[in-house]
Amino acid sequence: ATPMLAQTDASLLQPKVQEFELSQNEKTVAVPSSYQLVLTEGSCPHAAEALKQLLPNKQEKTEFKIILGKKGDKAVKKYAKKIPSHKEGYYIEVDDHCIVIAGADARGAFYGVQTLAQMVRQGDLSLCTIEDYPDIAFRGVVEGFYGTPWSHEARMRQLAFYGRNKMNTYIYGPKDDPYHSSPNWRKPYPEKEAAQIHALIEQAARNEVNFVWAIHPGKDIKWTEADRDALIQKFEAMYQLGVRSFAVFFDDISGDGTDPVRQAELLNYIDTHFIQQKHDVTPLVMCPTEYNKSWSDVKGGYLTTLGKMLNPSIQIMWTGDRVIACIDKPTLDWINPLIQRKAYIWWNFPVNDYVRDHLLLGPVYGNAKGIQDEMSGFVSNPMEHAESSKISLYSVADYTWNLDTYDSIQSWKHAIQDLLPQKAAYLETFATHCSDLGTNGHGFRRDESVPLQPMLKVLAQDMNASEAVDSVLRECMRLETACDVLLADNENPALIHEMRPWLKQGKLLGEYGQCVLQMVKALNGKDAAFMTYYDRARALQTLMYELDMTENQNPYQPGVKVGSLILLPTLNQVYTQVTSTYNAQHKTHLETKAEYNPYTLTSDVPQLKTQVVRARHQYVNVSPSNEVIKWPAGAMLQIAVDQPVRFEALTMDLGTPRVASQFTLEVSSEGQEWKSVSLSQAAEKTEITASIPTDTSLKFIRLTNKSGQETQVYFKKFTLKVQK
Ligand SMILES: CCCCCN1[C@H](CO)[C@@H](O)[C@@H](O)[C@@H]1CC(=O)NC
Repeated sequence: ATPMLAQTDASLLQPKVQEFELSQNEKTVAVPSSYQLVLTEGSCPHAAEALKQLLPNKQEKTEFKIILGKKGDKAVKKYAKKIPSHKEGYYIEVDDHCIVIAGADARGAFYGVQTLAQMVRQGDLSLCTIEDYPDIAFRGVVEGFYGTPWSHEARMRQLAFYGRNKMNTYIYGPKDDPYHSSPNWRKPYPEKEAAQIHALIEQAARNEVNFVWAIHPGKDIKWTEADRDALIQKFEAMYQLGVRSFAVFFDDISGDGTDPVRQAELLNYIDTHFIQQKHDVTPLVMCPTEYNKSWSDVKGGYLTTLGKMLNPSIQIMWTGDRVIACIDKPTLDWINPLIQRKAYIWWNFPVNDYVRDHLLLGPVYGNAKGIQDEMSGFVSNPMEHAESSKISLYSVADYTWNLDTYDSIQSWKHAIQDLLPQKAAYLETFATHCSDLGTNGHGFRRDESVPLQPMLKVLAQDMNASEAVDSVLRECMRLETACDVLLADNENPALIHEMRPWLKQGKLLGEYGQCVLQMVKALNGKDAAFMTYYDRARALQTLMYELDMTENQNPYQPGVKVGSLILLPTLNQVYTQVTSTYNAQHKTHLETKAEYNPYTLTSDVPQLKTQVVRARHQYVNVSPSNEVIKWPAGAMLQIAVDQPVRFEALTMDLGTPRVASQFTLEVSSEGQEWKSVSLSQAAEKTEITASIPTDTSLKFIRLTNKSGQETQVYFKKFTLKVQK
């Protein structure tokens, strides 16, 4: 095992080749208060600027020297052989009167300064040498989510964060920016937006980040010279703004835009007549329509057509075996031969635009080691919550720099330490219980409350196990405390602003857990004590439900979920058990149901079977999906309700005109006799409505594809209105 740096937690640095020649007595040197800077003028401007920000006191006549440069500079000639040959690599040498930072190129020198900055943040510098370089060529973030695009300020902070963490790629592609996608991809940005993009490009350069501007023309592109030239003109306009990296996305579209031959011809034209014409532009990146294995039809030839036709330098993005999936060797062994190049991974995590009631703050895990040579890039699609995404992004930076030494828990702790240094312990407690996605159409889940899982399991089996009761009680106190401290924190206001609804929910959950466990401890004690905890537990259930019904009410997955994988379900189970036990002992009829959702969805449409149905006041909603739904012939979607209700109306939107006739809507009061209800859909409209007779109360309603064949529709809205 490589000797670790005495002062510096080497795993924090993720260096590749750790040749720390620690001197026998593990000597260290104090961070120089002033130093003489030796560099070749103008050679590595961003590295020099970063060094100046890190150690401002440059003076001529001082004994300590810092030598900064890149391969070929006279300043680092003496160290040329030690500099890694990999692009963006660097060599660092620290001895007691000199620090050398020598990059394979200017960006490598900049990264060397970032590593020095991490060492400085750790305190005294250990005498050492480091040779280091990135595993993957393009590393970073694709702002590609549905939802509110990041603000200008958030992006400026992101780019500085990428610089510090050696991420060299930021792909600008917010789905809901009308100038990135339809209808205005052909139009130049208005003055204000153009100025902001220019500012971002300058910030990216300072942080050695490629600002990749992506265009998403596929929804309405025509395969004409006019549209081809319109796209080139838009790229030219962006080039004038300073963009030197470009991407074309063809994801999440249907219709003519999906033709691979046309896509390839257009991309090769752009490559030949634009990208190759400029000598300072990185290789073109494209996102295919078939961007994951589960959506691919290999025999249909889409991927192989791109693989065969696309100029070799064009990068092809890939999300893995599914839309949301971790990346492993089988994934890459499948796709790379088809596209005849190394996939450029678009990793759909921590994006949460399909589970917007969940904040994804847990560790980044599940991607394989040893596959660095099978990928040309790896960019993360984050949450619309920019600051909260930094926990995952910090770890994506660790992983993509050095796959084989990556440790997901270690990295997650460092990420939290980096994001909120003063309150890291509290943020860690909160994030521990705020990581799973809940059930979702993609079936992607994350672990949650891991350190507490053993005790939660014991408690679920025996609510009187005193050790489990006490340790879960302590954790609930820690959760409540952490949420209070974070809610009042002003170290990173933007982060707290994003997390506020979830912090409030986490506080309620912590308090609820304490009440439930106090009910267990009070079971054989004074009834008054038990009843007080019972009353408060019930009150907290209501407060949690109301917070879930009132905050973060987006049209997709409204609400605020915390601890939804096992902490809350276990506490609810204990609540039910302890209340039932109390009822049996005291012949009382206290309410034993903890979380009450009277509605149940069942469906034999594969992509709908895990959709969530929830009541919000007078409406019952099935969460929509962004995907194209393949609805088999005869398949149905059914909503059932515990107690009979009078439904007044159904409003649906399957994103498709003239489709109502393919479906029947039926209602039943007990599930045997079914009455059909007529569906109406105006011409050329996608919305479908039905008015439901309220003469009888109902317990079932179902929608069936009766067309006799599979139909492809969207699933944008399914809302039942209940009579007051
Ligand atoms: C319509 C299919 C779902 C969208 C798939 N993913 C993300 C997850 O929701 C979403 O952010 C969207 O931008 C992205 C599309 C995508 O994965 N492209 C390679």
